[in-house]
Amino acid sequence: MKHGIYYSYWEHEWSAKFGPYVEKVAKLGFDVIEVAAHHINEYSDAELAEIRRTAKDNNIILTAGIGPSKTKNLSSPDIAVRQAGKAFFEQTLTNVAKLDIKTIGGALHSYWPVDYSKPVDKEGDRARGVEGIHGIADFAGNLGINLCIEVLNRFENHVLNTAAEGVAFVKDVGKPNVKVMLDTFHMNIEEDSFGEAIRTAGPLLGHFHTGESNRRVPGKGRMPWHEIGLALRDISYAGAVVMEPFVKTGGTIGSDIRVWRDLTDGADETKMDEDARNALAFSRFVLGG
Ligand SMILES: O=C(CO)[C@@H](O)[C@H](O)[C@H](O)CO
Ligand SMILES: [Mn+2]
Repeated sequence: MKHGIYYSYWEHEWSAKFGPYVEKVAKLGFDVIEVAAHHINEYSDAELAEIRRTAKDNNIILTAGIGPSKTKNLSSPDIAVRQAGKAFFEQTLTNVAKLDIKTIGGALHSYWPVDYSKPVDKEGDRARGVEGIHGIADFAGNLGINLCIEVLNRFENHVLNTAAEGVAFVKDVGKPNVKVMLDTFHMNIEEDSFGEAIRTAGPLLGHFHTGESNRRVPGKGRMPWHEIGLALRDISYAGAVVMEPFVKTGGTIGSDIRVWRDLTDGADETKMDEDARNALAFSRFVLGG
């Protein structure tokens, strides 16, 4: 098991450059940095090559996260949007591969966060989502990339809210590089049992996000970490465990994630770093790896 952190912990915009964070997370002792793929198509080849080299020099593995926008929604009822989504993913995956990234996770099958002011068609969106992911799976597979479909809570997405729904979706897609992704923050809202949900995903679990119920770093709240660690060991999970703390207000990240108060008690960057380092030690102890 490898341990990582999403660099957006320190940022306010998904568009923030992730290059400078590779060395920082290495110094903090992480194995993995997760980067936002939303704006990767704006990076030059030279920039991507430099980031890849820095990661290699620092023994850091990169993973990618993405919440596709409404205009790139693979499950949209509008065929032009689905086509734009496919083209966007092909370009994004091509660039993601330039960083030697093997895992991309998020609401790849849909869009995020969902606009609930419009009526919801769960069945139709799910069916188009299965088709959309099926349609990009081989493209990703040829680049050596796993597509990890994130199960989200009801307030952020309607298509997949539980591990069981995630597994059924991934089985319907039926491609070896399409996996389920779970996140303790969402599981805390939707699952009856953390352990059962992880066991339900079993060998199909491809990526795992961690965070407390208020998205503080692991170890600062009341998540049943022992139960989660036991279940991950039970299924012999060997993928990445990436903490995804969102604790600062402001910017598009603060508003998409609905962070309306400072969850750091005014921490400066040094204190934020120390919290991440302590959360890593806690995660290695309680989850393994
Ligand atoms: O858990 C979440 C959102 O609540 C994230 O994983 C998100 O979908 C993606 O990472 C955005 O970049
Ligand atoms: Mn997540």
